[in-house]
Amino acid sequence: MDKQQQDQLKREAATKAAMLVENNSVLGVGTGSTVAFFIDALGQRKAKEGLTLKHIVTTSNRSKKQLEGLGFKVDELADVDHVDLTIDGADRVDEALDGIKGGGGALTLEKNVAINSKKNIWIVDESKMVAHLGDFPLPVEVLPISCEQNFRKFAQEGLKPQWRMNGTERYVTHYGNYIIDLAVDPIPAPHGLAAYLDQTVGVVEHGLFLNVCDQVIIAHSDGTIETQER
Ligand SMILES: O=C(CO)[C@H](O)[C@H](O)COP(=O)(O)O
Repeated sequence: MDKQQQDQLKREAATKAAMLVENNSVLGVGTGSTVAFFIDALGQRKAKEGLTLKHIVTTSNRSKKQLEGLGFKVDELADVDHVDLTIDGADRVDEALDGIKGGGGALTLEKNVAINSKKNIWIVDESKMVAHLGDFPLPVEVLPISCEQNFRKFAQEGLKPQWRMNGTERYVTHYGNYIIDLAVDPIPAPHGLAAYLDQTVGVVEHGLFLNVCDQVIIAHSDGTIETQER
C-alpha cells in the first residue's frame, strides 16, 4: 500500500469516527496522522452543523494546535471531571483489541487520557491489524536519571532496546524523558511484559495498551470500513 492510499484509508476511518462524537460531550483527542484527519472531520462538523463540545482534552501539542486552529477550546485533563469518549490512532492492534501505541512519542499522556475515558475508539487502516502484538517497536518512556540502567537491563532481558532518536540527539518527550524502543517481535506475552514494565523503577509509561480499546474502526483497501468491539 502506498502512502497516498494509506492516507485515504486513515481519512475514511477518521471521518466515520467523527460522526460518533456527540454534541455537548467531553471528548479526548489523541495524536498522529490518522487523528489529524479526525480533527479535520471534527472541524467540518463544527462548520456545517455547529458541533459544540463541553470540553476537549488532547494528548499532544500537535493535536492541540490543530484543534485551536479550527476554533475549538482545549482543556487540560486535570481540569475535567470525566471524558466521555476518546478517539485515537494506534500502531498495532491484535485480535483482542490490545495495542501498541506511542509511535509518535505521546504514550504517557495518551494512556492517561485513555484510562480516564468512559469509552475508547481507535481508528486505523488495515495495515495496523495483526494476529499477535509485535511487528512494531514497543516504546518505553524512561526517566533520564536511571535511563542507562533501564537500557542495560532491557538488553540483558533480551528485549532489544534502542534509543529513540531525533537526528543525532535522543528524542525528548513532552515530560522531558527519553524513549527506549524495544524491538521484541512478536511479543510472546503482552500482559507479562506490561506487568514487568509497570514494576520497573524508572519506567514512566509504556506503549502496551491492554484492555483499553472498546472499539476499533478499520478502513480496508477494498473500500469497506469494519468496526470491531471488545
Ligand atoms: O500512538 C500514537 C502516537 O503516540 C499514534 O496514535 C500512533 O503512532 C498512530 O499514528 P498514525 O495515525 O500516524 O499512524
